[in-house]
Parts: sequence; C-alpha cells; structure tokens
Amino acid sequence: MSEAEATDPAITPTRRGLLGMIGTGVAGLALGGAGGAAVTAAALAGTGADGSSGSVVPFHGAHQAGIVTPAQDRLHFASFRMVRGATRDDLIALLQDWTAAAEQLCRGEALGTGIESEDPLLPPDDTGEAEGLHAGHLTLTFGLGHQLFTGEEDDADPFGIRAKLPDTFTPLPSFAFDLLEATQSGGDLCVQACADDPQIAVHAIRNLARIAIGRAHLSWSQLGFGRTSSTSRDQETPRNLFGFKDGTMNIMSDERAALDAHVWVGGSAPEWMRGGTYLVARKILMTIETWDRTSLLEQERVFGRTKRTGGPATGGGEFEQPDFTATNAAGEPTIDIAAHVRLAHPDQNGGARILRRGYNYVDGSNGLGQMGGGLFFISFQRDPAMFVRVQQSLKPDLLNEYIRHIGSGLWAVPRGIAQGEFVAQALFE
Ligand SMILES: C=CC1=C(C)c2cc3[nH]c(cc4nc(cc5[nH]c(cc1n2)c(C)c5CCC(=O)O)C(CCC(=O)O)=C4C)c(C)c3C=C
Ligand SMILES: [Fe+2]
Repeated sequence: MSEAEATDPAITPTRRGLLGMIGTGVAGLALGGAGGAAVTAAALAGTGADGSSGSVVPFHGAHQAGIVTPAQDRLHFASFRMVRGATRDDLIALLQDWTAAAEQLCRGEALGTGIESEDPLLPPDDTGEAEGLHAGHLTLTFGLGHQLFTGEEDDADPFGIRAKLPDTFTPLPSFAFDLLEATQSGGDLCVQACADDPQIAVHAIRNLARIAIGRAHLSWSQLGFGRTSSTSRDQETPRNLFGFKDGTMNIMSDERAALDAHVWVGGSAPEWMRGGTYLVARKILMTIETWDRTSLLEQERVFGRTKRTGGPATGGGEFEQPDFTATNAAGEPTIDIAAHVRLAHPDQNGGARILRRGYNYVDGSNGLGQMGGGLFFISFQRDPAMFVRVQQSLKPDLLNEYIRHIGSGLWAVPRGIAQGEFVAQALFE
C-alpha cells in the first residue's frame, strides 16, 4: 500500500478490513512490519471511511497519551486489583500484554485474529463490539497505585518495586466532607480510556479486563461523557452538569512551560517516572435537584463566574482574569471569599496549578426522584501534594453544599514509551 493509498479515506482500513487483509496474507501487515507502518500512516491521516471517525492518536511518545491530548467526548475509566498471590512476573507479563493490546486498539485494529477465530471451539481474540468502527481518537492511559509498591498493609513489597517508590508518592489524606465508598475508590492499576465513541472506550476496557484474567481483576469502573475541561483553546469550553463552563482556566496543551512546571515529573524523580505525572480521580456526586431550585444569583456566587458567558463576576469575557480585590457598593468582595474560583485559584494555593480532564457522569437515579450524577473529576499534576493543597483550600467552598465526594483514587502515570517497550518497563530494570 503506498502512502497516497494509505491516506485515501475510501480505503482507510476498519477493523474488519484489516482482518481481511491479514487473512489474504498482505505482506508485513502484522504489528511492526512495513505494512503495519502503512496502516498507521493511513489511520494517522485521521479520516475514516465515514470521513470523521478514523483518527488515531499515537500510543507511543515521551508522555502517555490522554493527558494533553485534546479531550475526547467519552470516558471509560477502570480500576484493577492484582489477584492474591500474583507475582512480579505476572505483573510484568500483564503490562506487556496490555501494551501489545493497547497498541492495536489505539490504531483501531481488532485484537489478534479478531472475531474470526481459527478455532471455533475457542472464544475469538476480540470481543467484537468495535468491529467496523475506527480508532475514534482512542487513548489509553495507564497508572500504578501506591499499594502495588507496598502491599495492602503498607509493609510489604509484593512485586519487588518498593525501592523505586518516589518520595512524593504518598496516599491522599482524608479531606473534610469525604464520603468515600470503598467500591469506587483506589486500585493497584488504573486505565483511563477516552474516545469519541463510548462503544470504542468500553470495548478497550472490556478487552483489557479480559486479558488481565488470572492476574488482575476489574475492581470498579466509571463511564463519563461531555468532557468537562478543555485541554486546548481549539476546543469550546464545555459545561458541567450545573450548567457552568468548566475548564476555562485549565492548563492547555500548548502551555509548554506550565506543563513542565505543574504536570510532568522532573529530573530528581526515579527514572521510570521522569516525564510521567500523577492522576487523581474523584467521583463527585452533584445534588442536581437542589441546585436546580437555587437562584441564578446564588449559583453565580458559588462559582464567582457568570453562568452565560463563564466570565468572572468582576466583569469581562470568559478568559478575563478575575479581580479578587474588587468590592461592591456595600464594600463586600465582588467575588465571595468562599467562591469556588477564588479558593481554587493558584494565588490561594502557593501557585499550584493542576491539569483538569474530567467528565460528567450519570449512573441512573436513586429511586427517590434524584439523579445519581455529577463530575468524575480527573486531574494530572507532577506531585500529588499539589492536588492536596487545592482540595484542602476548598474546605470552606460554597460549592460543598451542593456536592459529595464519593470516590477517590491516586495513581502514578509512568512516562510514555517507545515502540518495542512496554508500559512502565523502566520500573523493572
Ligand atoms: C481539588 C480540585 C478541584 C475540585 C475537586 C473541583 C471540583 C469542581 N469544580 C467544579 C466547577 C468549576 N471549577 C472551576 C475552576 C477550578 N476548579 C479547580 C479545582 C477543582 N475543582 C481549579 C484549579 C479551577 C481553576 C481556578 C482558577 O485558576 O481560576 C470552574 C470555573 C471555570 C474554570 O476555570 O474551569 C468551575 C465552573 C465543579 C462543578 C466541581 C465538583 C463537582
Ligand atoms: Fe473546580
């Protein structure tokens, strides 16, 4: 296949197309072969047969994808626990198998021989629900939990990696108002799957869970939609379930200096984490019915921003800097002293900034006429202490009246990998 043919939308291969070509013996189409490169180039051209959904985000690179990648619309986040008695070799083999699968999934390929099993007495290599779909900008971001290094009792070294535990990687403390449920918190490994299409994200997690069997099991997972933070100025700022623009003051993917200062782990950390980051997830229930009965004045006081434009209460458009010194006619601060944006602002937090990349979620309703929905908050920062600092400063936040933190997790996200490496390989060297 020539480069020109490879980028022709009309012949950009879908999962089924790829299988067909493997079946007819197209030379080198297997992983790593010359044909494989052509397939990647085709997919990288970003155009599928339907003209929109065939885009590939490269899996390899200095940093893992899914962090500064322009936020896709859909999330399936999964937390895994290693099975009791799993060994270091099991963990390494799992990360190797996940890496090989992730490379294929992110290229929009079916796993192994796909749904056309050579032996009908065995389950097919791929579960099949993404058959006919394209890569859909799928990104898979892998993280390692603290317990992986220390064991459940914090006094063990089940996988022989304790010596590589970074000093800064300590579990999150309890926060005021935490109402955490163990069934939605923690985990030895996490995988953040983001894509344009929920079927693609779910397919990826499902197949990674299947591959993990006998070594790790799916502990809990969360579906999300309608990204609540932009990571690129090319994206319109989305709205959260309270109807406010969310992500206005986020760190953007082109802010190189800010990313180095606040997101990417730097030089003094263990080698396997340099270029990595830490992922915090917080499942935050939003009491939507109460909020919907709250006056617009109060809603805007809570955030310190206007609902329509997203601009600060002190005036100007969405991206105008808030003036925290401004007062109204009565001499009171125009932006309430407990407004969310005041307390979350870097000025209140020793300059700490975090990269937010969360999603709305709705898990159905609770049988009392209330929606079980909110924000699946995700942030990336070079040190978990940066999140802790911001979260602790939100203690008097007016928003707390309308939210409940019900799930939590912290994972170290190793640096990205080159072709031929597996995720977190440097941790085992
Ligand atoms: C600990 C970190 C944060 C949590 C938890 C959090 C929850 C949360 N936030 C919103 C809605 C908005 N947040 C906004 C700004 C904002 N929030 C945080 C941090 C946390 N938010 C930061 C660091 C910032 C930026 C502050 C700044 O630099 O000005 C905004 C305003 C628009 C924006 O800049 O994004 C909204 C709206 C909800 C609904 C929520 C929990 C459910
Ligand atoms: Fe916020």
